[in-house]
Order: sequence, then structure tokens, then C-alpha cells
Amino acid sequence: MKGFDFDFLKISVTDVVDIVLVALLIYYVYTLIRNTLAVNLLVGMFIITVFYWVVKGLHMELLTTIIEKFMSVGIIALIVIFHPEIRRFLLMIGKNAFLQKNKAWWGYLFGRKEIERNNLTRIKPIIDACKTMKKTRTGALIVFVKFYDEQFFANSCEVVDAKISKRLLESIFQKNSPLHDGAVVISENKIKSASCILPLTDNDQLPSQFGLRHRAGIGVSETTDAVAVIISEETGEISYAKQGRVRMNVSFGELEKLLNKDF
Ligand SMILES: Nc1ncnc2c1ncn2[C@@H]1O[C@H](COP(=O)(O)OP(=O)(O)OP(=O)(O)O)[C@@H](O)[C@H]1O
Repeated sequence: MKGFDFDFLKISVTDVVDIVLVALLIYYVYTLIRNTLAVNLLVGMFIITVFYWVVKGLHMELLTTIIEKFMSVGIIALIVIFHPEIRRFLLMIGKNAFLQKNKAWWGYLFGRKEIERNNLTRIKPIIDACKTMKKTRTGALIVFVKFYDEQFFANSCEVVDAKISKRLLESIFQKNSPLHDGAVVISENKIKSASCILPLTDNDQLPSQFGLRHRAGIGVSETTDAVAVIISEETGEISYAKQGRVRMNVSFGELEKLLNKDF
């Protein structure tokens, strides 16, 4: 295919498409591993690679051979280490997440008003349930997941798979309910599961009043793409966790905006 030709540099249209695709790939890999341990592993691998180039350049035969041997089994190690990220990446592609995630596309294709109206109908029962639970000081942890990874949640949850409703959310978190302990997971417009045990964050910079419920909400937002709404049983205060960071004392107006954006 013909393209630009600067004597020393020939760029065809295919090259441009190639570069754009690689840039997109890097971007999506970055969004998948951002705020996860995988970032540290990636940095570690980068340092080893640079070190390898240096020792090879200096003709340090012994070190070069050791690192080469280490790297030759590296691909298997990579698959094992990045297994959760690879799973999520494939799930993301499988569920056509690129389009779903980019609401601008849906807005462009189907009209922004329609999207906002649909979002509000989805979110309203959740906000209403939060209002009641705040008033009654009912502790709750609601997690919103874009790509529901059955394997991740299956082992630690009770499957619900029901339509989102205010009364269902309230009854799950009621003190006497057998499902009240743990988190509710909402995904694909459904209450997918309840009573989920989530990974706790080991962030030691969190406010001292944050107990296990808050730590679980922040933990799941660190390790997955989930966002979490946490209602404190002690204070009724609502917190919002995303990418390992937490916003405290969120108003209902803010909550609506945040969920509209992230859910
Ligand atoms: N790993 C976990 N995953 C999900 N939920 C959990 C987990 N560990 C504890 N919880 C929930 O947190 C509740 C205990 O909350 P705790 O009092 O420690 O939290 P807190 O952050 O101080 O919140 P609160 O302000 O409501 O007291 C448990 O009853 C359970 O429902």
C-alpha cells in the first residue's frame, strides 16, 4: 500500500494502522494492570531487560548466559504471573467491552438523552436503597463490576442473579438476613450475587475508623475494575471506592453522578 516516503523513512497506511493498534493495545493493557501488583512485576521485568542489554553490551558472558536462561522460561512465568490480567483481557474482548465502556460511542449512536434516562432508571433503585440504609444505619457493601468474572466471585458468593430492586437490596443487608454479611455484586444490570467475601486492602494509610467492610470495598477496587459503595453501620456515612482510592461522606447527588459515570 502507498503512503508517505521521506527517502530515509517509508510509512505506509498499513504502518499507521499497525502503530495505532499497538498504541490501543498498550493503552488497554495499561488500564487492566493499573493499580495492581502486575505494574510492579512489569517494572521488575523492564529493569531485568535493561540490565540484560547492558551486560550483553559489555560482553559479560556469564551474566548474559544466566539472564538468557532465566528469560527463556520467562514466557511461561509470564503466563502464570499475569493469569488474572490475561483472563480479564480476554473476557473484556469477549464481552465487547470496548464499546460498552466507551459510553460516548453509545451516546453518539443512540442519543445521549436516551442513555442518561436508561442509566437513571438503573441507578435509582440503588440510590433509594442507599437512602433507606443510611437512615436506618444498615451496614452495606455494594460492588459494581463491569465484567463479571464468574470464577473470581463464584467461590465466595451466593448466586442471586435477580433484577435490581430497592426492596431486594434492603432485605439482603437487613441484620437478620442470612445474606447480610459480605458484599452484593451488581453487574450486567443485575444483582449477580450476595454475601461475597472480597479481598481486603493492606493499605496502611486509611482512616482508623475503617474496618473490614471498608477494607473489602477498597480491596476489590484495587484488584479489579470494580467500584464499591460502602455504607457505614456505625455512622450511616457513604463512601465510594475506585481504583484503590476512597471518597468519604459522599452525598446522594454525588453518588448518582459517580454511578452514572462508572456503572
Ligand atoms: N472480606 C470481606 N468481604 C466482604 N465483606 C466483609 C469482609 N470482611 C468483613 N465484611 C463485612 O464487614 C462487616 C464488618 O464490618 P466492620 O465493622 O469491620 O467494618 P467497618 O469498615 O468498620 O464498617 P462500619 O462502619 O459499618 O462498622 C462484616 O459483618 C461483613 O459484612
